[in-house]
Amino acid sequence: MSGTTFTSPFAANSNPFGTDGPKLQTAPSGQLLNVVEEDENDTVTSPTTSSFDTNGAFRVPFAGDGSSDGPPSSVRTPPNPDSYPAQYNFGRRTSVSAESLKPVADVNDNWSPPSYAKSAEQLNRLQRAIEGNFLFSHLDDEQTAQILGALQEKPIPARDIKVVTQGDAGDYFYVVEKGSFDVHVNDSGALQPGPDGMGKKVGSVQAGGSFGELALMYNAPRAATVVSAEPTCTLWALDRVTFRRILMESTFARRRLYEKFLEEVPLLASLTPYERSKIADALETQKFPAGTSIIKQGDIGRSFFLVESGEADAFKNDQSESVKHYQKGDFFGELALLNDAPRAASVVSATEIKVATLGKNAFARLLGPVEGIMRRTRYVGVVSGVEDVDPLHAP
Ligand SMILES: Nc1ncnc2c1ncn2[C@@H]1O[C@@H]2COP(=O)(O)O[C@H]2[C@H]1O
Repeated sequence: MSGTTFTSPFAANSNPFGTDGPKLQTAPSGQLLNVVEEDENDTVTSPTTSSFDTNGAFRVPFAGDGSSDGPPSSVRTPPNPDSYPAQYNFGRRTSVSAESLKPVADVNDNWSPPSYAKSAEQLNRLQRAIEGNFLFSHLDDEQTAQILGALQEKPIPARDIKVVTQGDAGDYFYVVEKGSFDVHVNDSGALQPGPDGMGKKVGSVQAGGSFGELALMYNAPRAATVVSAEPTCTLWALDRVTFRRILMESTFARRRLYEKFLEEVPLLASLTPYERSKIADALETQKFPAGTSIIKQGDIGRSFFLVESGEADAFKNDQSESVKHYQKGDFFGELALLNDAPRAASVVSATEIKVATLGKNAFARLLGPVEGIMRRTRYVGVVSGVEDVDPLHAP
């Protein structure tokens, strides 16, 4: 082990999927254990196989091109042990020994990712599909090329096709190029027979989004059932080995970096752990010395800010009196994004400050559920929130 103490992004012994997810077993301790995957070549249900479950209505004629994906387990080494959460070894597909994990970089490791030929048109679509996805944004050029090669196009030709089934083993990670998908969770931890067997709808994934990472990251059963919500959808599928070897470390690193902080941000308290994970994927840290203008009144708004540490003040119209003070856990920069208006005030760091920023698109996509809370924030001299509009006299 590397000697660093790993802090799980989720509380020790907690279920990473929140209370709605499957009932995962608890690790005997928070310590990292060597995880030996039992069988990398076992048969998995996926939309790429002919047995793929289509809600019972019909069988989708997918080619079986996913079955030989991935190298044999003999050439695999586990990823960086620091990337494992405390409950990593909960999955039913794993067996555990008490040895420490080997470091990821094994010089004798001759693994290389699969590469599927693509036309220029496919490559173009694929690049557009992943460009807004934060899970891909921290890869270097070689990793990006490997991922582009390893992704396989999966047309989903009807509504209500179950791409991922809650309780199943994880085989692929999916990026949505076209269409949308609904996410359902059954409290029993697995899909059940009958009309309500998928459980309640907990969210949806749109073009540019992705799903199916949790089971691969945690070696756990699928946490949700994901079904197509439109008649013509297009997915790109990444096999679990390539996901784990190339994408997983940076995903874990970012979730680990921000999740504890995000749990303590009052604005985000009503979100589920999964919604906070998606925000963690998208955040970037910026540091400023005391006295820096982080936002200038009148500018176009491009980012939203959460204060990680330090303090700042908002000033209006070049006046020296602060109209609002910010400290750890507070947010600013939302008004211009919510109202598509120029920055309504300047924000200047009062001390050295560390802020986590979210770009405009991610803000719109990820903070929708707390828009009402943001709009209820009152500001001196700003007509901004819903409460400022008199419904009786609204235009
Ligand atoms: N609220 C949610 N809880 C669990 N999984 C979710 C949720 N919303 C979306 N998902 C996605 O649904 C996927 C189901 O398969 P996984 O568990 O591999 O990964 C899961 C997530 O990518």
